[in-house]
Amino acid sequence: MPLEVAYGRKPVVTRRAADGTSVSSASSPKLVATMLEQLAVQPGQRVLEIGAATGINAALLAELVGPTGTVVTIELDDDLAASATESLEAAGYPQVEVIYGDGALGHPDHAAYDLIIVTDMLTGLSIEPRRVVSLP
Ligand SMILES: C[S@@+](CC[C@H](N)C(=O)[O-])C[C@H]1O[C@@H](n2cnc3c(N)ncnc32)[C@H](O)[C@@H]1O
Repeated sequence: MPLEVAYGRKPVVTRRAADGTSVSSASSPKLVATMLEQLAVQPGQRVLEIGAATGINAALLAELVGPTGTVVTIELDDDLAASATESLEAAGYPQVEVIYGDGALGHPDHAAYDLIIVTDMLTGLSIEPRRVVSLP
């Protein structure tokens, strides 16, 4: 993909359903930056992301938590989970744990988390958050 598209102003749709509906995308860089700013990640923290998609946000999270932190990312689509794993390894982030599954259930095996970021619309989250930040 051309870099000007990947780093442009719009989300990049990476997967469509048979009827053409978008089912996965890389969020726009501005949205990603805003979400990460609001999340205020600190080095050493344990972060759970729900919605791995391309894996780019998980890679940014890995940079922010640094070598003493942990990033776990969950993806509902098995093909996308596999490609996120490959991309993260190829980009030098093999430490990011990509889980294929429903993020609404969380991932207790790696709990507890300092922060949880949800990058898609999600209802019925089974985790009880202490503080919720949502974008307008
Ligand atoms: C906007 S994309 C996320 C962008 C992603 N963070 C990135 O860096 O490319 C939303 C993703 O969330 C996934 N998703 C939706 N519901 C989910 C759920 N309940 N559990 C896990 N992943 C989910 C979708 O399959 C889709 O790939």
